[in-house]
Amino acid sequence: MSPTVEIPGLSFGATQTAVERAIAELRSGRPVVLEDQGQELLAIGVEALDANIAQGFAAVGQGLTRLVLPAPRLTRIGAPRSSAGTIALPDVDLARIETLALRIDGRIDAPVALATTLDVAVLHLLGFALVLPAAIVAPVSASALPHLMRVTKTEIDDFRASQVRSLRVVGRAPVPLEGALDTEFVVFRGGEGLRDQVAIVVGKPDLSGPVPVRLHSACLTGDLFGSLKCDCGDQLRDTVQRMARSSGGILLYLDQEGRGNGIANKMKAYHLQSQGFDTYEADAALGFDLDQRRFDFAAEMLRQLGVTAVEILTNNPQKIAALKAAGIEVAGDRRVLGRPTAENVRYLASKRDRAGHYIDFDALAARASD
Ligand SMILES: Nc1nc2c(ncn2[C@@H]2O[C@H](COP(=O)(O)OP(=O)(O)OP(=O)(O)O)[C@@H](O)[C@H]2O)c(=O)[nH]1
Ligand SMILES: [Zn+2]
Repeated sequence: MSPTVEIPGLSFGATQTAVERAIAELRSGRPVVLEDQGQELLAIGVEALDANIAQGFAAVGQGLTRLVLPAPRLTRIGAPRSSAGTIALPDVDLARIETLALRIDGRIDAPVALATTLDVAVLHLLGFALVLPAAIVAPVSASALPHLMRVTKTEIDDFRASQVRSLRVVGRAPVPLEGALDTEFVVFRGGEGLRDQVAIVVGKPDLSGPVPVRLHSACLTGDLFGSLKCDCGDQLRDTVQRMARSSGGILLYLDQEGRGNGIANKMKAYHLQSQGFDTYEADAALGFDLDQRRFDFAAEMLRQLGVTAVEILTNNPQKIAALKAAGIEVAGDRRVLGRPTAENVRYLASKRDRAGHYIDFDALAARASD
């Protein structure tokens, strides 16, 4: 191999590129190798496993292949845990993996050990890749499988920490909206998973005082198709129109479909909801915590737009706390009422009861009869 030459302008951070490529590999259903202090771990998302790959893991793992599951999934299948755990899987038995990782009536049938820090890093990578957080891992010897994408635990940790810093504006233009003619879309690249995040600046808000702001997580079903299962579409359009009618404001449209789980996992959760689970029980059965989202990069978007203080429009106390923690002054908070439907009332009640959202059903009922 020729020696590595650092060329100014072309020597990109190895951290960023390795992690981004590892994410792409996992999304494509291929395994990656994680490294930490001389240890190497071959890893793949459970959903990508087929008989061929299982055979490969059995050969390489030599009896040491394991399944890594997050705490909510372990709890669901009968082994209550507060952190991720791992189960020995020497035979890489596909039917057993399906039962433990995917089946809703799965039950634990073997001891659960504490996941290693490298195991946890695998779950973080799967989270970035928006695939189900369940992994098959096997120790590999140094320099085995040289054709696979390799990434270190430090690179993954740095990637998680650097997401806020990498944010920049990549495009902006006026987009007149129904009920809000003077509106500009400002697209940022970066933040969560390096996806595109959009700030919708309605009117000309006065940036010298608290600016009306909403952080709105994407909801394809509700925002675009008017799904009756949630209140997102109403909240979105009502907020923009309220801002347009008053002194303007900024809505951040965040690429965080399914509370950060991705649309595929949200549909898996909806499938479980159709069988009687509530919104949080369904996510937990799949292995997700209450909420995957982070909002620190949203604070950075606001800063780059010149906002230092906000009046936030939300029912979600975590959004308020996250903005404050990220150094934005929250001068006030106002509620955003959607419309109650027979299909979303349980969802709204769960958000109030399980996640402490400020949802006033009397106000909603009054609104419904407007
Ligand atoms: N995982 C999961 N996500 C859902 C479900 N229903 C809606 N979502 C997602 O939940 C998120 C709702 O985001 P927001 O509208 O910002 O709502 P919020 O966190 O309730 O906060 P406020 O609306 O500001 O009070 C969106 O990303 C939706 O896609 C569900 O049943 N499961
Ligand atoms: Zn929704």
